[in-house]
Amino acid sequence: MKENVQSTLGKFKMEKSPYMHRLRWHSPIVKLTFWSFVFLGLILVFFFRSPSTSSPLGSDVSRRSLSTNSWGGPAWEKRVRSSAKVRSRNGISVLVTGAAGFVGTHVSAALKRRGDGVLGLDNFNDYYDPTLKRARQALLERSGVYIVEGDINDKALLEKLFEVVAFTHVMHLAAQAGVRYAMVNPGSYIHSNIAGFVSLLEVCKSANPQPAIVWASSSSVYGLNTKVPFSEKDRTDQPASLYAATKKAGEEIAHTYNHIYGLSLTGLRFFTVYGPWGRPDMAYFFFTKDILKGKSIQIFEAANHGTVARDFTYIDDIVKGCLASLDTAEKSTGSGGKKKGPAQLRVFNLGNTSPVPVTNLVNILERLLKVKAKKSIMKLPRNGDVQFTHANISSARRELGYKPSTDLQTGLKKFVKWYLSYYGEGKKSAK
Ligand SMILES: O=C(O)[C@H]1O[C@H](OP(=O)(O)OP(=O)(O)OC[C@H]2O[C@@H](n3ccc(=O)[nH]c3=O)[C@H](O)[C@@H]2O)[C@H](O)[C@@H](O)[C@H]1O
Repeated sequence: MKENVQSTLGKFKMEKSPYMHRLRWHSPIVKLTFWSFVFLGLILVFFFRSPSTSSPLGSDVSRRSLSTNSWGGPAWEKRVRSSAKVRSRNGISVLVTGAAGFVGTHVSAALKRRGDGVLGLDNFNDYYDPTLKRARQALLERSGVYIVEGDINDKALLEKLFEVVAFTHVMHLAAQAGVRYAMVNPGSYIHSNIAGFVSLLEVCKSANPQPAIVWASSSSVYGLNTKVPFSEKDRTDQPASLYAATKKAGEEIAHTYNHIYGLSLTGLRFFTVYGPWGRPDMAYFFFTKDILKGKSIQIFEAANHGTVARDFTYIDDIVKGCLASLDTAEKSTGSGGKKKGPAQLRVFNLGNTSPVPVTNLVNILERLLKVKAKKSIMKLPRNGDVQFTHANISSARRELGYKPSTDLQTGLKKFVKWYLSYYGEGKKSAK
């Protein structure tokens, strides 16, 4: 066989076409054909090497995504259906994006506990330690929640999910979080918080029936606003970080999709959410890690020794706010990409209403950990941080029955207990 191939090639090489003499390089036809092939080749190379997300930031983002993106097939569809199956009377069927994230895990577990159908979606990127995300995934798996591995920018995947399940609701929590990281990787904020959100809304608007959407905005949209406590009616046109700007953009985008397509949209402005299974990039989390390791921590202070404070909000209170938002969300009014009438559009602050100085947060941690922190005081860096946050929650209280009930001391006690059991003696160490 090998011989045959070789001899054929040899034979072909040896043979000369009768036209060979006439078709020389300097002939215009040969030149034209040659350059046409080169041009076509370049187009093909460009086409196949472009990331499918067609984002100018695609390569950076795909480096961070550890997703295998394998989906589809009868067994996969069966798993998706089973996870999204409603098991209680009047239950809802929810697609939770960012389900392996901190808030996403807690919300998914709570929905599943009360018999709702829940399907997770997460790209498992490495913004922070993905093993923590995998541990959350394992936790959800045990309660019957399946997390599909994929990106919200993958429109084909989203369409497939809506083809397999007629979701009544979407809890959209997938996002690039963190205020300070926006100066390190600005592109990831555009990719997830803007392009990803639009990709999701595009699919939701065409879905039949259209789902109602509840999504995570942020307290950071208040930016340089100095009027306290922050009310939903206050100005939000002075973001202090790109993160805040992308969340603010999300609120405007939500308005557009509500206006044009009749999508029911509720944005939740979360105020510094903390608790067990939290995010390692947040101060309360890495302060705990560093205090235990005997490493120095930096505490920010504003000009003239001004106090920096946050309206820290415990995860269980946030979960209640999320579920109440889903339960009070009205149906979207459009179908097949066409608006049929006005639809609900809401924004709520979900905070704790009692700001605590960061120095107090550290004092509480010292007491709970029984270790004295090595502290250095630093001027609040000009990298997106604001001096304080304070939520006015009267609107959420009135419309959602939202009533936060966990103070920082109580919430941190639960966090530290979890932290020590998760990272404690002989177990994994926080990265
Ligand atoms: O409400 C939100 O919408 C946002 O909340 C969270 O942002 P922040 O409120 O900034 O939380 P976080 O970083 O934990 O800093 C806490 C405090 O510690 C101070 N801080 C921070 C770091 C440090 O080294 N020293 C320090 O004093 C710092 O100045 C601050 O006062 C989410 O991360 C964000 O994704 C978004 O959801």
